[in-house]
Amino acid sequence: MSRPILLAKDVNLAFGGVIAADHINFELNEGERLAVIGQNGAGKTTFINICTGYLKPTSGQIFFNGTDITGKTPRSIVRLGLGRSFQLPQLFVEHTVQECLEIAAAARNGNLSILKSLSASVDRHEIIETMELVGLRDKANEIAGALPEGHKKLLDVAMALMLRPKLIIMDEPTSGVSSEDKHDLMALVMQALEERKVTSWFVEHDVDIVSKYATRVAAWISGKIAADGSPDEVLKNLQVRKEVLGDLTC
Ligand SMILES: Nc1ncnc2c1ncn2[C@@H]1O[C@H](COP(=O)(O)OP(=O)(O)OP(=O)(O)O)[C@@H](O)[C@H]1O
Repeated sequence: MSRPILLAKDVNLAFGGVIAADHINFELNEGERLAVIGQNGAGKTTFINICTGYLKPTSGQIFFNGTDITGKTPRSIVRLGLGRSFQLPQLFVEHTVQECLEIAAAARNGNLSILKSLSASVDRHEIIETMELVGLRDKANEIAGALPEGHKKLLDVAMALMLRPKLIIMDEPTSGVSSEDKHDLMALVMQALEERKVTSWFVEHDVDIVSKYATRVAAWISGKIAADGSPDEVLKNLQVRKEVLGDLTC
């Protein structure tokens, strides 16, 4: 039986006169793969920032796994098991793929110290297994900053996985990746998340990706959730077709 892993209760946030989160009530259940769609500026990233502690809502509450996380720091929210990957991957660009994962593992274990050798303080099996999971095993010794965009995205997700999250929120995991490579990237990411039993939520503009990989879709319009349901239902919704997907025939 699924239960809410994330719950938002009447969440609001304005930047001056811009209402970026407008009375958002939202529930995400364990095991769901949610795609969030919406035009630029609709408030998708703002809501992610609120849920992950990067922004504090003006009012309202966020619960993760039953714990009120409203206003908690990003670091403490990650420690509770809510991971995140970014539109622009946040990597240790001068380090190798393997070292990036070692740093993430050491940070999780509280072992990040200049006095300790990184590779000595982390579980080597876990690092190798995670690189294999996202298809980066043969890139272990490559410098993160020099990887192609798709591999950077995979590494960002792999680093989030090292923190052993229960939920991972991915802000545009396929942005900057060619349309030919997007499907391979999402297939790898989704398979990895499934294997680790991680609930997921991703922001995506490509309708084919949304239809193929999401079990549920939420459409954001002007800081509000305008439609929420199965991919088929939401992608056929007239307001979504007109205002989110730019379908001029509606
Ligand atoms: N730090 C900020 N200061 C002022 N205004 C902001 C800030 N962050 C976001 N906004 C505004 O809030 C609104 C929602 O922005 P947000 O980035 O959440 O949209 P989005 O749906 O994620 O867009 P995109 O698809 O372009 O990333 C926009 O009008 C944006 O300009």
